[in-house]
Amino acid sequence: MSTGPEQTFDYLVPDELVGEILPGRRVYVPLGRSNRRVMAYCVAVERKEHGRRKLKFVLSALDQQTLLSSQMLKMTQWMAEYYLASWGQVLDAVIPAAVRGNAGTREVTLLSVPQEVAMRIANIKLPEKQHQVLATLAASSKPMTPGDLADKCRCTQAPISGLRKKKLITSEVRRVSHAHFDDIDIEREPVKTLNEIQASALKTILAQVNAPQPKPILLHGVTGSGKTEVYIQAIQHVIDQGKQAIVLVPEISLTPQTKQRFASRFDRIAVLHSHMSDVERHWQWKRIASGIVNVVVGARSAVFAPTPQLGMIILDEEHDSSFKQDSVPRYHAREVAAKRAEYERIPLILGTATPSLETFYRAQQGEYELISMPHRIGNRPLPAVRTVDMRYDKTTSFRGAISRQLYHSMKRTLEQDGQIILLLNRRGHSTHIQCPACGHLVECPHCEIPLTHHITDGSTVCHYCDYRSSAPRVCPVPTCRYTGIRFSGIGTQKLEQEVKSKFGSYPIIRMDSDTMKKPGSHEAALERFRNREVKILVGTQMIAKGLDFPNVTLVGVINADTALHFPDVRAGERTFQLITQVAGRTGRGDLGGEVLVQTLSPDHPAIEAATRHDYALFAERELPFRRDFQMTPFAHMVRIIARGPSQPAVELFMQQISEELARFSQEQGGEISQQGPAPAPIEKLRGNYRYHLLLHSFDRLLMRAAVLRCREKVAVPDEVLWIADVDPIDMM
Ligand SMILES: Nc1ncnc2c1ncn2[C@@H]1O[C@H](COP(=O)(O)OP(=O)(O)OP(=O)(O)O)[C@@H](O)[C@H]1O
Ligand SMILES: [Zn+2]
Repeated sequence: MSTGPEQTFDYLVPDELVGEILPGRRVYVPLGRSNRRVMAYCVAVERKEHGRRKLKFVLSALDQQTLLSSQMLKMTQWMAEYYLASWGQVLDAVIPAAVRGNAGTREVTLLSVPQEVAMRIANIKLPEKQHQVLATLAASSKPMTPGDLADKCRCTQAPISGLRKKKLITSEVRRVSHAHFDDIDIEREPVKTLNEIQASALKTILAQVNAPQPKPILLHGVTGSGKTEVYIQAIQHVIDQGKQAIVLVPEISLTPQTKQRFASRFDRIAVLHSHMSDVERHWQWKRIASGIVNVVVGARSAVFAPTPQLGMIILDEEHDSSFKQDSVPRYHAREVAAKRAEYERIPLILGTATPSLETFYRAQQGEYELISMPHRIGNRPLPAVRTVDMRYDKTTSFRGAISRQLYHSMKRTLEQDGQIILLLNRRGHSTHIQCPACGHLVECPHCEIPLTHHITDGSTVCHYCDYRSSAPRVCPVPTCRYTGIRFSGIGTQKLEQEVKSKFGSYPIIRMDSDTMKKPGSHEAALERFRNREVKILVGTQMIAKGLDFPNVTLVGVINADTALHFPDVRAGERTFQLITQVAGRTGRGDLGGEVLVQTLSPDHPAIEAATRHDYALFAERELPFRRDFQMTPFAHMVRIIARGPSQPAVELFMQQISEELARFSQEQGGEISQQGPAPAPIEKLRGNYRYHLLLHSFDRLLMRAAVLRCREKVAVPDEVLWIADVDPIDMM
């Protein structure tokens, strides 16, 4: 059940519903003493002794089609177990609401004449109009609705009802779709001839396609090494075998460029994105389930696409954090894809230039097959990366976000008609508003997070809850009211202004979630950059991935340290990934490319490794640290977060959770270590105080049992909510 009790229940199937109630379909059942009618998923149908237990009957069937194959059912059961969610919640997440609600369909009554009646029509005595109606329907090649039949016979509903009463016409109720969407129509592109490295990668993949129990594959290829072409040719083999492929990409990469690359090579593809209407989503789901679609391209949830004969799953940019869902069930599409691939006995391909340490470690252990593509297409060199030590820049008169070195490189690039990408992972104008007289920092009243100044509408905005107010002109502290309140810290808006003031004659475009709100704006902006109308692209991490523009000869990272000092195990890993990925956007054509990375920590191992494009160096330094501190990928982690409007209540509750966990761990003689409880880095969000606790253990099942024990034993006060996040990514 999607709500209510978590366990599975047994019900009897009434004779008339045998054959209609099947695993993977929904039913209505009576629940509890009051026999409340609730919706439930049928997960198994079996014959077994029920002894003296009195079982209730299923009330009715809800679906005429099966929503989940047996492997998918198995996978959802695994998800529920692994992510500590109820099976019903998982099923609700796996089957889109649009499908459950039959969006875009309606129920119609379809009339037909039973064979036995049709054979003796001439001998049945009937009023003339009824006779005509019966003959018309019997002659029709397919069932008709009452409306269509009345139209055709130019009569009212009366004779039809008469015939139905006499049981000469049978009726059935069916759902039909009234939606239709056009297939994507894109110009074809020819197949590329693979280079030697690509060909060898393809060979390794195909060996897994044909293996009885294929291993997942890590395709570790530097930026611009031609991974996409390898995916495409691997998919072609799968289609040739009459099977389907799923390609998962980060939400932000679901750009027309990605769509285009697959649509120009394959017929019958379905692109699943978040702007789809319910009607379209349902329609696409049915197309996929019917087997007509060869390739499904989509973000995280496309891992649940109901392909009838899945042959391969590809996860591009496997390190991307958008593959983790941050609401129940808190699954990671990479782990779910691995399970689905295991159950369906198909290969999973994880592609990236910067593998997550989880995936890399599994490849090192031989659990995953490793394919390396260490060179770019056409043997183009990776771009030279230089760091700019911003600590020394203070002594010069140069103020603002762009250092002298970066300024000169930009100038030279523009003079040579190259294009530039500038990355700054903070939107807005000023990221801090502080009073220099009394020190007061202007924060969100609900989140205790510094408000960011946005100049377009003169507002200050909380980037967590979207609280807005107008920017203060004086210090808001009543006893202070100092007029020189200071706006500092640089966001993309301020950077855009600075670029305009320095390079005013060159067209620039800014891409962040403020400027990219309207559907289609992403496409439009990238198109203007692609056709070189725009010379400078400024943006947040949304511009760091996947873009393939040969004329980009300079990439500038304005502040490499934005993510470096977060209290997060993956701070270094994220920084390494971001710099490597954005650096990879240049030097993709014959013109070469260079990268300037501005930082206050040029010696930080993650930044140093990124400037050398040296993943191995990064992993070699990071892994021992993770091992010593019992962190992922060596140990399992669960993050517990509690929140509520009363800070003492939340704090006390977390203390109790922590004690229960410690007691349990001791009782079981197992080892679960705890970090915290402590206030979460975001201490207050939308009016709620937040505390968190990080659990580590080598024993996943023990940790799972510990969390279940807390759910059972620790009383949760009113207004406190708590969750357990398995394999957490977000540590804020
Ligand atoms: N065999 C080939 N012959 C010629 N060009 C190719 C070949 N394979 C790929 N390319 C081209 O090389 C460029 C880089 O390839 P692609 O974008 O697939 O790399 P990638 O590894 O996915 O890069 P990133 O990780 O940076 O997104 C593309 O423009 C692509 O069309
Ligand atoms: Zn807020």
